[in-house]
Amino acid sequence: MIITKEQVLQALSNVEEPDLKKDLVTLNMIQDIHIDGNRLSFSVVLTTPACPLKALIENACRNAIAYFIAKEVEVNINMTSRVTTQKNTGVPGVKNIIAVASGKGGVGKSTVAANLALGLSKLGAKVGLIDADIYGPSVPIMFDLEGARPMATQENGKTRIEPIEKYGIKLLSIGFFTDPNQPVPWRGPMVSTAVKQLFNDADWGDLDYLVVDLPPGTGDIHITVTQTFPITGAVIVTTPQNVALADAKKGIGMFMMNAINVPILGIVENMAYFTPAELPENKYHIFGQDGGKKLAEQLDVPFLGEIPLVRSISESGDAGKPVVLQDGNPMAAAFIEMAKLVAQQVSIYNARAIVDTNVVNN
Ligand SMILES: Nc1ncnc2c1ncn2[C@@H]1O[C@H](COP(=O)(O)OP(=O)(O)OP(=O)(O)O)[C@@H](O)[C@H]1O
Repeated sequence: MIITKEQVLQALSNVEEPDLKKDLVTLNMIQDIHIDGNRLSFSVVLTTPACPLKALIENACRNAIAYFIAKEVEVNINMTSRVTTQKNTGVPGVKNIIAVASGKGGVGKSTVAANLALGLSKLGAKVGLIDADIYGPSVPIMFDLEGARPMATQENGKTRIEPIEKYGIKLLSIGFFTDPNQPVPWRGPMVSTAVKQLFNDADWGDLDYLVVDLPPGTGDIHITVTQTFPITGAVIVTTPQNVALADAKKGIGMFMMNAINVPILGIVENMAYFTPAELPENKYHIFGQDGGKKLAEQLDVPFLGEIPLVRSISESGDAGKPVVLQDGNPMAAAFIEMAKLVAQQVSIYNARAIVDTNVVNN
């Protein structure tokens, strides 16, 4: 049997990327085609290593080769990825900035940000995390880095801060630069300068995703960050109570304002229900049910999943090793699923932006 490269491309042009709504060949996702007799190998370059549709796309490719060429072809597919970006993030080497925000305090925003960053990294992405929560920086505790001080060097009169590396990601927290026992009253301009430095003066290297844990509410830091750096999108964390939902709505409203205009990647419903470790089938909706999901429907933004209230999440955070790092813990799986959905939304936004540019260019 003689197979040609053209036949392979023709066959694979029948496989659509379900999120990006175009075929894999048009999207330039098929590469390194090698043919040796009836043995065929090629790479599928996805837009993120955290692609939730990886298995589905691989299967569709196999079926297309069997259907359009022949069942006998021995297919070897290398599923790989190159994370997309749509705009200059203003931070050299950083492809996408993901802001994690909440309207109300204490809803688990920092927990979500840390597990999201580590989840994306576990899935194969290069990740950084900025803890810009001046009122209660959590990274030093959640990553067992209390008292850590990042290295800073002077280069041509400019300060270069070296992010701290832990569990495979790069980290900077406003908490690394303050004394936890001496609360500093932050003033507006001071805050803006300090937060900008975490982005600009740090040596982030090449990152697929830089996750930013913002303070709760809508304040100076939100304005500074969103107006200084082109944020790819925001993840909004809420709990199901009405008070939290009302504040989440305000937070979303702020990102959607014309002057700010940051896309909403979706809503995460944290502490969605309580589940005791010994009775995992039992779900107690102590704060109400489906509040986050309904808010997402109402505002027409993606719903990124629910995370239950379980002890292992708070225990692992307090112990300095977020739960997503615990293989076999069902909560690790829940955060991995959330990370995949966030990465999926980033890819969708990036693809849309490319389409928009094409329209402008034409
Ligand atoms: N799903 C959960 N199950 C159990 N405990 C949780 C869960 N989510 C967060 N927590 C715990 O709740 C507390 C508050 O969480 P976290 O610090 O992430 O909230 P936050 O919204 O970032 O707060 P802040 O407003 O101070 O920034 C922490 O002790 C955390 O471990």
